[in-house]
Amino acid sequence: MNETFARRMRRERLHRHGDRGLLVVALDHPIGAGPIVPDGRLDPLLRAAVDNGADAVVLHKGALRHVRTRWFRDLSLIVHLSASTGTAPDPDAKVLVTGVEEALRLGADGVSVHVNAGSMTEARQLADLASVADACDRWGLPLLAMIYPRGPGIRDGRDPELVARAVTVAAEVGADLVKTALPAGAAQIARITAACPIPVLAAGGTTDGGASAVLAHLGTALRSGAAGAAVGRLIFEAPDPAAMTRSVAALVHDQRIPALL
Ligand SMILES: O=C(CO)COP(=O)(O)O
Ligand SMILES: N[C@@H](CC=O)C(=O)O
Repeated sequence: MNETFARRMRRERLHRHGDRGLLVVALDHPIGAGPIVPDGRLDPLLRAAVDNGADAVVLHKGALRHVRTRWFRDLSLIVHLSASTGTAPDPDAKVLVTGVEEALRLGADGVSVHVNAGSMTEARQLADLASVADACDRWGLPLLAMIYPRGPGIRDGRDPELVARAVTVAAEVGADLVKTALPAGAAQIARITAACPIPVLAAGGTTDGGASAVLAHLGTALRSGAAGAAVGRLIFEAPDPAAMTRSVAALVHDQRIPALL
């Protein structure tokens, strides 16, 4: 990849467990979905992440005022720059809620932006992603694009053709990493990851089908070229987030099948 020294150094530093897969614990859900922990305290989740093999965590700016700095001695911080609420007339319409310079002031090791490809406001979200990519170029900061096929005309958000197009957008705009909801089939995932010039992270997604199903999907994705996983609900909805983080880390870092499967 052609990139500046600073950007490469920071991108490599996101990995806290050598060159193996990247495990990102995503905790950017509260703006969209409301509180994700009953007492509003994210510190226990951050402790579970750092003690059990996570490389990085995704948080919104405001959350940083309420968590300890100590977790980030061994955990990279990705500040999420975009949001929408689940109660909006169009929950797919993500908007920027802060910027790259502010994320740097907050100590970010990288930033992320969410784009819903196929939504009513796709054009504006794409422009926002592109302007963030330009700012990341200026500052040498890694950019994780979260890009999903979602919108009124999208019947299946995991349709392999649509997912392949979505991750391509992220690469073309200049993101360093892309995270999406991958299809179920190993061959379909392998085609998507092979054609994408940047590392593709598998999203965890809903746990409605049970934690084992999500873990099995992540295992398939990692064996089919995914460079890591970005996982939220699977971990913070688990009865034991520490044990679940360990299971996902075993898959991501060592491709070990966890006992939970
Ligand atoms: O990266 C993510 C959200 O930004 C993944 O979260 P979920 O695992 O809950 O889908
Ligand atoms: N970026 C995610 C946030 C968590 O679910 C999304 O908007 O889907």
